[in-house]
Amino acid sequence: MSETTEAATAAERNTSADEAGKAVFSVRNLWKVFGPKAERIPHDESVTGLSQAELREKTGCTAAVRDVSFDVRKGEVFVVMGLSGSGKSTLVRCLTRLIEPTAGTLEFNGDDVIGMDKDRLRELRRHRASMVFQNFGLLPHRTVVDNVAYGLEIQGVGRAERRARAAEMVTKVGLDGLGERRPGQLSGGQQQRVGLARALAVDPEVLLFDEPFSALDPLIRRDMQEEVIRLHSEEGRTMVFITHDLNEALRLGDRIALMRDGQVVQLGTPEEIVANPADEYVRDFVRDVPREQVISVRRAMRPCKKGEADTGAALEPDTLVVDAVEAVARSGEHCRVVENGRTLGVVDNARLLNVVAGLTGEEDGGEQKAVAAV
Ligand SMILES: Nc1ncnc2c1ncn2[C@@H]1O[C@H](COP(=O)(O)OP(=O)(O)OP(=O)(O)O)[C@@H](O)[C@H]1O
Repeated sequence: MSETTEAATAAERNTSADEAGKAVFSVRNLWKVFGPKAERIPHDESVTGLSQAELREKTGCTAAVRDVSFDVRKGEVFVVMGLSGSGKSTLVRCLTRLIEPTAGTLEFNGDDVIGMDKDRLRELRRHRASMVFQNFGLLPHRTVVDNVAYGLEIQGVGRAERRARAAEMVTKVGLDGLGERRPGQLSGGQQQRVGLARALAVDPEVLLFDEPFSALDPLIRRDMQEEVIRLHSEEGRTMVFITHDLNEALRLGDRIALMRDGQVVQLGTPEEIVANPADEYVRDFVRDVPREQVISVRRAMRPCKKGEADTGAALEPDTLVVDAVEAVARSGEHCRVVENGRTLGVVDNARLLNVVAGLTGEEDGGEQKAVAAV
């Protein structure tokens, strides 16, 4: 099978038309409370509304995850973002019960995870939803190929097959020619790629990343982010990615769950979060984001005035404002936002500048009101 066909098949397997958008993980009213008599906290209304500090003072408990509900959809990169201590790691570890949830329901492809026995849980973690940790835990005395093959070895895959699959993954993450080296003979970024190849080799339906790149210097980090984006677009594999870095979240995420004190304060696409922060906290968080690099013309456009629907260059609705600025500047007039041959609206200089400035014009381009990030 050619490489392209293979990639297409993998993408189809992971996100065929009717599968895309289906929930892989379904999380409802999930709690993880640490401390004495933790299990009573989620059901005790006299304490569920308390702040973390008050809860700790009154009960000695920390609610690391508080009443969280969301779906991770098939084929998406779902980013869990928040400051240190907001509950990201606890939440993601709860998904495969590496940490035992205190209350709530949890399903993986419709299977009740809370009800799984040890064997089914092991199967879930090894084959269906594997975790890639920050410290990839490479085995120093094994070669790169044997490190990559390790997960397959645990699964009982025979030597010849696992080495062949491992070699394929080594190529896939761009480490051709380095397969016989030991981890100590690789740079930090290359070691991360080995960890990534090992996770991919077992071909899990979902990859869970716990801040895998936070120890890397910025250039290598960027490189690895691009690697994840490339692998994701080639394979369409579902990914859950923890980060405390907003830029990383915006770059990687199809959707972002923004956490604070154990709660998800906003869940949405990067564009939704930047354009429409749910509260002051989120607004503060996204204050410095260059809006033109996140917001699309679909959001920036205004209705056509007379005669405009037939003139001006056509842009796709997902075109970012930063790219539309160039198109408008070049033509010196408005551009149309066109979807399937239909003009949805137009963007012009004023409209695009509003986005950059964090302003939104009213329908007719008249009155303006401040939103977000100003
Ligand atoms: N085993 C534990 N016992 C008690 N409290 C814990 C335990 N594990 C985590 N916590 C608390 O739960 C809260 C959430 O921690 P968690 O590690 O999930 O946050 P995080 O957002 O992943 O942080 P970081 O970015 O620093 O890794 C914190 O207040 C933390 O102190």
